[in-house]
Amino acid sequence: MSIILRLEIEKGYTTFGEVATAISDKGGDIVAIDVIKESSDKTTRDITVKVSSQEHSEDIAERTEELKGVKVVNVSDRTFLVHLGGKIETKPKMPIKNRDDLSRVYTPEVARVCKAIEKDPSRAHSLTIKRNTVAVLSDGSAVLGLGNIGAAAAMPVMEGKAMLFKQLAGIDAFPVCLDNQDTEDIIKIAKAIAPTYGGINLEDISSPRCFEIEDRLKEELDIPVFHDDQHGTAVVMLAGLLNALKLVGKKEKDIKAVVVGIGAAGIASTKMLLNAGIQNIIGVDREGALVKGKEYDNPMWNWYAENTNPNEETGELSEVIKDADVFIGVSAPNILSVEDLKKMAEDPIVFAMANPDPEIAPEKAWPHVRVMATGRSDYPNQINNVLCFPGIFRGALDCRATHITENMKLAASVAIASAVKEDELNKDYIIPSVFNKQVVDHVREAVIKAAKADGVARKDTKERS
Ligand SMILES: NC(=O)C1=CN([C@@H]2O[C@H](COP(=O)(O)OP(=O)(O)OC[C@H]3O[C@@H](n4cnc5c(N)ncnc54)[C@H](O)[C@@H]3O)[C@@H](O)[C@H]2O)C=CC1
Ligand SMILES: CC(=O)C(=O)O
Ligand SMILES: [Mg+2]
Repeated sequence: MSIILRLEIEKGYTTFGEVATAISDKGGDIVAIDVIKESSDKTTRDITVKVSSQEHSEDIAERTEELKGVKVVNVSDRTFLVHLGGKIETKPKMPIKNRDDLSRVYTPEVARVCKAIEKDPSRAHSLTIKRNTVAVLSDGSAVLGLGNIGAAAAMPVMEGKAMLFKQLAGIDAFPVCLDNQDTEDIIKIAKAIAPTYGGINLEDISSPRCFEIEDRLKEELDIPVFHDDQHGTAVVMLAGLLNALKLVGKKEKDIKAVVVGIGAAGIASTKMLLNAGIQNIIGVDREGALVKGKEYDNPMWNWYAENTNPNEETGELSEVIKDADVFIGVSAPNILSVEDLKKMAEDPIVFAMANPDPEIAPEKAWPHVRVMATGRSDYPNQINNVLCFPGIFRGALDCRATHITENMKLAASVAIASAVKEDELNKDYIIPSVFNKQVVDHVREAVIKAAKADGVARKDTKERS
């Protein structure tokens, strides 16, 4: 994290050089210095410093204030600063300059448009924001890896997703955080708000409720409903894995993969791995490996146990990780140890995707693995659903798809993977960057093609924009 220290320094006591030395002696990394105010006896400066934690920041502020003539006016956390007042806004597409404009965008003229939609509801797509608008709907029950933190606390993540929809794919997305975690209520509310939107991106709803909510909404609505934590994650994970396997020269059918965290992301990822031809997959949750013959409370786990773990391996992660070629983590921080990595097969591939803190820190894993990826923005190989949801919805909205099918997801995976060219592929570049502008276009195009082939496209949009 980085902080901004606003310091008032009385001239004649301490030099700026001494302040900088004090900060770096405490392990702070100065990345910017701004002069805010200068007078004959005082200078006020904002010093941006990279720190490792809240405590580290307090330690640096304390040390700085010990210097003679130095006053810490304020310590601001840059992350909190970008959240002040929220991160998104709505903006009219045209100004309302006079009464004539007013009577057309609003009453009385707007009534004619309302009646046109009443007569032909499909005109909502052309006469309202619907065709370019997605609800980012959450109940705050499984926010990143933070758990059930509720609707209000989920907002910063959902606003972030909305920003990414807009910046990467031009889609107007709105956070819709519900103070209600009842499955039937969520389904009812989502159906009730659906007329406003061209699609619904379900986000951070815990399993197993997320499966029923998504399945029912898919069945009962005619706009695409996509649970990002399941499918967005699975699509990007598979894209990364296809490239990583190419790099280490292993074939899907020959490998052993261990998936940890058999929730929303883990189950969807496993389904995609199975579809990609990976046969030996072992799912591990808090109680160890899921295995046939055991009766689980979670119905999805019964499905999981039936369809995976062909060799019926049992035990903890530290046991079943033996000889695994691939580790996929969508569970909790720091559950994978260096000892576990040492038991894996040659050229291990580790995708530690729990957010914000991965199953193992890259610094610990790097010496023992061939390919290391996390969900984070600050390390190489970011396997994060942000590579999928903007492009998949761009494609689905543009061809006015009724659903997002398995083929559309697979097409998105292949499109993401192929954004890394053969001669670029290396251990630190198995997945394109979020800022690679080609990704959204390629995913859009592939998704429209697959939607047409699957008969779910309602509009004959050109595949290439
Ligand atoms: N990189 C990415 O794009 C994404 C990462 N994630 C991350 O994956 C994690 C799970 O997300 P969801 O599937 O949405 O949550 P979820 O709540 O549906 O599933 C989490 C599962 O992990 C299991 N788990 C928790 N602690 C565990 C442990 N110590 N050992 C084994 N299993 C454990 C839980 O029992 C649960 O079954 C979160 O950290 C989330 O941030 C999720 C979606 C996308
Ligand atoms: C990236 C994301 O959606 C998550 O960690 O929940
Ligand atoms: Mg999520």
